[in-house]
Amino acid sequence: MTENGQTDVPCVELRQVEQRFTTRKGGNVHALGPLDLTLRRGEFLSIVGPSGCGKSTLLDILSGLARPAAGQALLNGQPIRGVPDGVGIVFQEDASFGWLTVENNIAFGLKRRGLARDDIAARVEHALDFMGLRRFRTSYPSQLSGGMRQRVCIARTLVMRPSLILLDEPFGALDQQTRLLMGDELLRLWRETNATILLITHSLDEAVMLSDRIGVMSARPGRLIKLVETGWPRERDSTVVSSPHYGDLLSEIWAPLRAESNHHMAANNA
Ligand SMILES: Nc1ncnc2c1ncn2[C@@H]1O[C@H](COP(=O)(O)OP(=O)(O)OP(=O)(O)O)[C@@H](O)[C@H]1O
Repeated sequence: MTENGQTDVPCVELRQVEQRFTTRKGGNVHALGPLDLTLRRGEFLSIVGPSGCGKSTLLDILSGLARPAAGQALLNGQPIRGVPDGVGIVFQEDASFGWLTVENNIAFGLKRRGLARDDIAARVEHALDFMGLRRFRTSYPSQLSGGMRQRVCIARTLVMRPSLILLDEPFGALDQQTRLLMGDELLRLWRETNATILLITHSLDEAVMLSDRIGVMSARPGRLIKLVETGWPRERDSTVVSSPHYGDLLSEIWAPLRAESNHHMAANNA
């Protein structure tokens, strides 16, 4: 294991992965790839890219919700088929269950998995503490702020003890201040669980602040055009935004992204 907790063991390997869709009118959309990417076990990797470049499509493949049209997607050396065990997903939209209390939201997946009652109770208690939700355990999502609801969704994923966490714009609907604080929470969670994290985000700040590495995607069909190593230590938080290195990293990912976004806009206007 390296100083910052990463290993060289691949967790996810994408080899020449491509995705295509057929539209209702019978057209063909080349949404993704060919894309190669290796996610190391224990690392925090973010993906940024122009709108519509295939980020969510990529996540669907990783989470087993879709099979690639070409290439190979491997998790721990095995092809991804169906939603794999040990993978947790957090989406942008509020996915809390409105008819369940906070504690029952958190326990939902554990009950479905048929865990023993004591085990469920212990995991829920830990998650309530860990995510600062104890006071709200009997509240319903409608009684909580957007940030708190997203905490519930993260807690619900966390209790399943995933070794790979996929996050699709999890803080997209939150204000900037809450995003920064949730970023700190996410870093703490990552450190304490030793999970591997893949974060899809539109926010360059979020990507730079949180990640070990940042992948920049091209306009559709999304390919990986740049991988940037941030060099942050494992013990870090949102205060890295005031590091002199921070601006350099932002520029490093913005330059290729700007070119790709311009390319995307020009193609749309043609
Ligand atoms: N089921 C589908 N049928 C046809 N086209 C699709 C389908 N799903 C996605 N697409 C198209 O594939 C491309 C990639 O979509 P995707 O949602 O993965 O992009 P994205 O990078 O996540 O977008 P955004 O940044 O706007 O969230 C888009 O052009 C989209 O319209």
